[in-house]
Amino acid sequence: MSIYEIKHPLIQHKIGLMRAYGVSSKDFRELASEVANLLTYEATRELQVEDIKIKGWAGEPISVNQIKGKKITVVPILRAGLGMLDGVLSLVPNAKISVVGLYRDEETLQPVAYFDKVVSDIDSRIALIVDPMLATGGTLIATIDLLKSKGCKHILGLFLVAAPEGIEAVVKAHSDVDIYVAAIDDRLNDQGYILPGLGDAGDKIFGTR
Ligand SMILES: O=P(O)(O)OC[C@H]1O[C@H](OP(=O)(O)OP(=O)(O)O)[C@H](O)[C@@H]1O
Ligand SMILES: O=c1cc[nH]c(=O)[nH]1
Ligand SMILES: [Mg+2]
Repeated sequence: MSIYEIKHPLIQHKIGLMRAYGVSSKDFRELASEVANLLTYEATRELQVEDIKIKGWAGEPISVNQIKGKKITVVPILRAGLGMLDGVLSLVPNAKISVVGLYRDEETLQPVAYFDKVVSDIDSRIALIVDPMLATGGTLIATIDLLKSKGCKHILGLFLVAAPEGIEAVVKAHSDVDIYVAAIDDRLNDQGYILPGLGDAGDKIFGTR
């Protein structure tokens, strides 16, 4: 497993804007999508390409690169993961989407599963899990368990903010999954929120509470 904290100036700037007290849902949503887009650019760096021959603009045969190998399924974790979906799909528009619904019980902090609809050929695709927050890691571990139980062998995760405690838990449970994150923050508070963090990402994206 590798953890990539993407310290690009644009990403750091945008995450900084998202942390502000009173940030509007509109701004939070737009920024979540933009950072997701930049994380996707980084996470797809290792995709393989192959040479193919096409007829070029002058009518002569030329070689160009095309992505080869496994195709992608994007896996947004409901709800908050939906806020990253557009940003990912704008770079991989042909990806299929596998939706997983989990919420974190506010008392126990344990993930509660309530929905899943995963593409039928997930065993031959790269799964790109998207969720703004990786806090205790319980939600991500449950999602990876689910995807693996359906035959998925190649899994990456994209997150806006992660806590060290959550990363450690995921590394222990699933050492074969790569994580791309915009910011690894300091710690969790007593309610399981990441500090300094973003607050409740789902509530900010959907305007609830
Ligand atoms: O690492 P964990 O401790 O499991 O916490 C992270 C999860 O908590 C949040 O979802 P939430 O339960 O708030 O659901 P929501 O997206 O519907 O708001 C977040 O979007 C992650 O899915
Ligand atoms: O800080 C956190 C932790 C879990 N879920 C969130 O939305 N934010
Ligand atoms: Mg939430």
